[in-house]
Amino acid sequence: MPRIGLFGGSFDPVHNAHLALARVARDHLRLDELRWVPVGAAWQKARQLTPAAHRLAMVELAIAREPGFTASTVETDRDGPSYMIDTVRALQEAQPQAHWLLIVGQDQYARFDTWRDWPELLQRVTLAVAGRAGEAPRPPAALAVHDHRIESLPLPAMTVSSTEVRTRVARGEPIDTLVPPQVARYIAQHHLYSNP
Ligand SMILES: Nc1ncnc2c1ncn2[C@@H]1O[C@H](COP(=O)(O)OP(=O)(O)OP(=O)(O)O)[C@@H](O)[C@H]1O
Ligand SMILES: O=C(O)c1ccc[n+]([C@@H]2O[C@H](COP(=O)([O-])O)[C@@H](O)[C@H]2O)c1
Repeated sequence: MPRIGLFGGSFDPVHNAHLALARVARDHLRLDELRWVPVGAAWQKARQLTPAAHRLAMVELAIAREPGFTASTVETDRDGPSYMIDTVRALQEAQPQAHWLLIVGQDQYARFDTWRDWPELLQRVTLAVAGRAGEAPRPPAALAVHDHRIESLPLPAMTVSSTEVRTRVARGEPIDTLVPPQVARYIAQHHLYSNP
């Protein structure tokens, strides 16, 4: 039974903590494939995201040489708000024999009970959560009473965020310690994030 990890995000842009998290997940969970899923429309985010084609292109550049990593357009090809439950239902229908693991950072785990149809999602996937270094992930109260499978990912604390990358670019500051070089080049070539 193939073990497939799903890693959803805005990836606006993809950064080094995303890559570190994905590598830890692939290795720790012994995944056959880790599928990156850039969000189409992030319904819980107020800001307008960069067009999907750019976010996807940056993910593809970042993962090009990484064994087992793939990028999916399942959400960017779909109209309307991106609900992970729709993605998981569709993928499981296409590959019912696989074991699916959903990778999230602690911030998303803490608000998991705001996700669309989250109890069904818990039944369909194993959650893999990157807690803070040395600390078990803390579930929101609603999840604590639901039986669910969870794996804890040993990711050392990393403070980088896409917000920080966008802010630094807008200020004309270097981002080479925050994103892979090929992503930094793409951002410069396409004049992304020059206005915050
Ligand atoms: N520094 C980090 N450490 C651990 N997990 C992270 C980190 N940054 C992002 N993640 C996780 O990666 C996934 C995708 O995150 P996302 O694309 O929203 O990046 P972000 O840096 O949080 O973006 P933004 O700053 O625009 O909100 C989420 O599950 C999030 O929890
Ligand atoms: O399915 C939902 O209702 C839902 C609500 C909030 C976030 N998510 C997913 O969580 C992932 C990370 O989201 P974000 O906003 O931190 O980039 C991304 O794949 C989103 O689609 C999903």
